[in-house]
Amino acid sequence: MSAGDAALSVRDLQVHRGEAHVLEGVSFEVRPRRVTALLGRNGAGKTTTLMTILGLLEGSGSIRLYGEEILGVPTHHLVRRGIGYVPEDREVFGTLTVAENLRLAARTPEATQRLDLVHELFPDLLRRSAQRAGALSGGQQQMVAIARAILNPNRLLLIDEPSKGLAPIVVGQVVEALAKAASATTILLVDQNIRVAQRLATDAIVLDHGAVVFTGSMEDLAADADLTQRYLGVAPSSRDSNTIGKGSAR
Ligand SMILES: Nc1ncnc2c1ncn2[C@@H]1O[C@H](COP(=O)(O)OP(=O)(O)OP(=O)(O)O)[C@@H](O)[C@H]1O
Repeated sequence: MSAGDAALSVRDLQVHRGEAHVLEGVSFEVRPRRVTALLGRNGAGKTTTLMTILGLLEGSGSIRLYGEEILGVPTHHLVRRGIGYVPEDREVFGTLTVAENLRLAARTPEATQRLDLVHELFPDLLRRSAQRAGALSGGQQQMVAIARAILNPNRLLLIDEPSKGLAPIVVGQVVEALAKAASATTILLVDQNIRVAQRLATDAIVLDHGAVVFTGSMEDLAADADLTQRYLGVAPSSRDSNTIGKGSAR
């Protein structure tokens, strides 16, 4: 795939945070209509990468959205250009109903028309329209957050740790919701849970200490026990350990 065909093309991205040189020349591509997993141990630079794509951190290099340079473009412009974001902490409005949460997220008249699509994908949310979002379970709140993001016709959705802090049974529901979202858009997914990544992603990028150490298919990554052990601290097929290790690879 040439860089021009990519939904997102990141080239030689360098980011400093305080004294630290956090991203040291990160390059990767996200293919359209795919789920790409961005993996790596704690502190590898995943959130920094997402924040820089979103225009929340400064960096040098290049970030192209469907061929257009977006590095340095203010966040509110990026949102208008079709980048959606589901943050780690979900950020639903707890005192508002599910329906109100969705209505507030709609940026354009087109988004209002997409409510039907959202309700088709998430019938549970239609049933819970009148309930206060704050009274929903963590998994249901995550569904509201995902539904809000796909309500707008985003060209790229960045999703940060959607399974974090959720019980295994709820993670299953969130994976289902994300699979539905994936049918409607292109996704770059950060998750500490490699099983979640394996169930959703076709492509994978692994970061270690601010540098890319693997890009390729999720299948190839999962089959490489040495790589997953070295950079993720986990064997993907192991039954008792499915969360990326908290230690450092070095
Ligand atoms: N505000 C900050 N100021 C300085 N350094 C920071 C700041 N935030 C993060 N860092 C450093 O940047 C590096 C990358 O952090 P980042 O949060 O991007 O990693 P991550 O892969 O998302 O890990 P996690 O899974 O823990 O969120 C870490 O070494 C971290 O200590």
